Amino acid sequence: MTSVTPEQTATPEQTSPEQTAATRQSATAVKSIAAEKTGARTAEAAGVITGARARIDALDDRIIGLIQERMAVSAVIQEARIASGGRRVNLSREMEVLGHYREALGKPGTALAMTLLELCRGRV
Ligand SMILES: O=C(O)C(=O)C[C@]1(C(=O)O)C=C[C@@H](O)C=C1
Repeated sequence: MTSVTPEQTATPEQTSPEQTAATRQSATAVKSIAAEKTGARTAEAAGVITGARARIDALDDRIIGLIQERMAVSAVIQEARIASGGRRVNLSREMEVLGHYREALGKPGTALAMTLLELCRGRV
């Protein structure tokens, strides 16, 4: 268990002016580091940004996991096709995939799908 020293439990009246100044200085330092890291101009905005960035990091981990799963499934298809005497690439299917992403995400969706296909089957 963490022990609490008498200094840590001091009321504002018991806190020395030096301690108060040091506390203010360190609070200012924490805020300026947060502002530097997030680009925010207020502590409140820095808090929102830090929390939302943690969610983005978690989402990115899931997206990367899904991409890796997609690559594995794609490899199963390509291996089956090649083993049967066919080609690695099936352009008509790739057009369907590109169209799917474009419908959902617009023009950048096409670029994203092209990157995914490149990851899944390498460059044509
Ligand atoms: O669906 C297929 O036939 C696949 O081989 C999968 C996939 C894909 O990753 O979506 C990969 C290569 C093909 O050129 C087309 C699509």
